[in-house]
Amino acid sequence: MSQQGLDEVLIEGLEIDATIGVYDWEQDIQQKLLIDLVLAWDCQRAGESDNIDDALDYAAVSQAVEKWVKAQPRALIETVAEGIAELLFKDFGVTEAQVKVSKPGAVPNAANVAVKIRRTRVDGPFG
Ligand SMILES: Nc1nc2c(c(=O)[nH]1)N=C([C@H](O)[C@@H](O)CO)CN2
Repeated sequence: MSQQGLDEVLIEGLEIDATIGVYDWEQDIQQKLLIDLVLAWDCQRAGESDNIDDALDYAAVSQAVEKWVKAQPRALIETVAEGIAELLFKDFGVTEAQVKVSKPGAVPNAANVAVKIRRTRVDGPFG
């Protein structure tokens, strides 16, 4: 995914129960979301130093994503995907992210439904 040919950190199948949906009844229940992330990150420094401070800490990212998703009810899984990308750019210094949000229980006859977005951080005038 990385356009600069850098490495990637992956988080796959992060399961989060959330208030999510466009219908009123969906705002009264919790539904399962599955989050898959592909995050551009140069892993070489961490691979050489063996120091977590040089790594993109997938545990910290997972925790932050779960906290953000659970923080408030939302209608669309698109909103969840965009918000996660923003969080990764703002709080973790990620510059490119692929975010897939699945809602596996949403359509009875479908194994899964999902959106997948790819975003690149656009820095402001002061970086
Ligand atoms: N593109 C989307 N389509 C739909 C969404 C969504 O979040 N994105 N959500 C719904 C309902 O909430 C559905 O999951 C209830 O079964 C319908 N379509």
